[in-house]
Amino acid sequence: MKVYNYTDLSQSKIQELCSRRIEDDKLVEERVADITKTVKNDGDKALFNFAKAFDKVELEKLYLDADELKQIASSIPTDAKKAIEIAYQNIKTFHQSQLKAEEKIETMPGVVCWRESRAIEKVGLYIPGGTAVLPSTFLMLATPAIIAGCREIIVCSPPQNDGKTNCYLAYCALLLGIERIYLTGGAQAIAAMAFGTETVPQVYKIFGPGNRYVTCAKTIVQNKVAIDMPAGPSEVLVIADDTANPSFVAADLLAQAEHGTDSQSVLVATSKEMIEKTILEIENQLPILPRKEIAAKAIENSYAILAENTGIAMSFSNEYAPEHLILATDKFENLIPLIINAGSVFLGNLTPESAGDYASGTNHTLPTSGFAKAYSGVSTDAFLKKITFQHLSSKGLNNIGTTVETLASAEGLEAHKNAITVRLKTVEDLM
Ligand SMILES: NC(=O)c1ccc[n+]([C@@H]2O[C@H](COP(=O)([O-])OP(=O)(O)OC[C@H]3O[C@@H](n4cnc5c(N)ncnc54)[C@H](O)[C@@H]3O)[C@@H](O)[C@H]2O)c1
Ligand SMILES: N[C@H](CO)Cc1c[nH]c[nH+]1
Ligand SMILES: [Zn+2]
Repeated sequence: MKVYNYTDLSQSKIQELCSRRIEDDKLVEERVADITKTVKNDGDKALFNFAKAFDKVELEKLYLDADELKQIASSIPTDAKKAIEIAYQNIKTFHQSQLKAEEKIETMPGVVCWRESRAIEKVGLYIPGGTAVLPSTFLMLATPAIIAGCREIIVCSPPQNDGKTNCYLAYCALLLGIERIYLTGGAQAIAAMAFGTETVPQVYKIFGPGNRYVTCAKTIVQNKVAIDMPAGPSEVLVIADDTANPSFVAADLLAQAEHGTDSQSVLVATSKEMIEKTILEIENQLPILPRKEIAAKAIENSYAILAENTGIAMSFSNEYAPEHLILATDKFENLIPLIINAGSVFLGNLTPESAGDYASGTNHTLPTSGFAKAYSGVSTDAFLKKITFQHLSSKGLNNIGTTVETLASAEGLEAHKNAITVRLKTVEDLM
């Protein structure tokens, strides 16, 4: 892990440290463009071929139905079943609390405006399953989709070696009442949901995280479907002061590093000692991790910054706009108002990011690559559209009429003006 002193960093070096570009990004873009085009043209045939090429499995069919899911789910260990149920309840409670009816507002006497929510009818959920199958993502995406009332929920996840999925994902399907999982992953799954194939239905909005192929595909198909956000390789930025525990900080950095070699784990600390102790702790904890090679590579690509104080640390963090921000300090309260860009924030020394990844209730599908500057993470709202309504009474028409007529004339749009004028005449005749 490279270490920088913030005071030595030029503006261009800060930009470079905040950039998530990787050398072969162009190559990934070209490959993904090719995959999406092939799926658009060849449909199911392409999905079978890509499963063979990338997932090393010859599929007989492209989905698991309710009976097959039930059978696979039956082997789930009791403790895992219980943990999934508790996580599901917390996620449900938090996402249900986001449903709020809005007030009707009278902007002028007789002019009433309001918004109503309607669920997006057809949504596609992508559940990662390349280096690790993520049932937690299934809960994070399907729970708000169900709460919002989405009518058709399509779920895609890469097939595993046996041409199926694992018992955890299958159990989530049972719990959530999802009756089918499509066995397709990567860019091809995103293209399938965007264009539709003989087997995979086309949807209106695609949700879910994934590796660079998945994320790139989501950005490519955006002219055809809506997407939640670019939610690519995981990242965390930890701000640590002298109240932080280096062992906890190291554990949090490694947690995101084990997702993939292209994950980023950034430490911004207010003392040299904290950085040194954390690096030592990383060296201690790394060897016992089953995914140590992956985590080691991600840590190697990450860095630590020595900042004069937490205020400066926070300004770097706002520029970096991390997916996850951990404030490893007892004095987090004063820092909260300074946070401008972050996907999800973890406060204090006893709040590990893993809690949010799995079970506290917040959503773990979050913007990466600096997109936290403009996007929010997945929420119940993301599965809803807000439709505006308005009603004008005769009093309302009289009150607003001249304003609209004048503005329409100013824009040279006389037909717009006339839509008011013809009505005003009727209202005046009645009065
Ligand atoms: N931002 C978030 O909210 C969030 C949440 C959870 C996970 N994640 C990230 O999701 C990612 C999951 O990645 P994963 O790889 O384990 O699973 P994945 O399901 O995203 O990708 C697996 C698929 O990638 C495709 N693929 C792999 N190598 C390829 C290649 N060389 N060419 C073309 N396609 C290829 C294959 O089709 C494979 O099925 C991780 O990077 C993790 O950090 C992000
Ligand atoms: N940290 C991931 C989001 O970047 C979510 C996750 C799922 N499982 C474990 N972690
Ligand atoms: Zn994680």
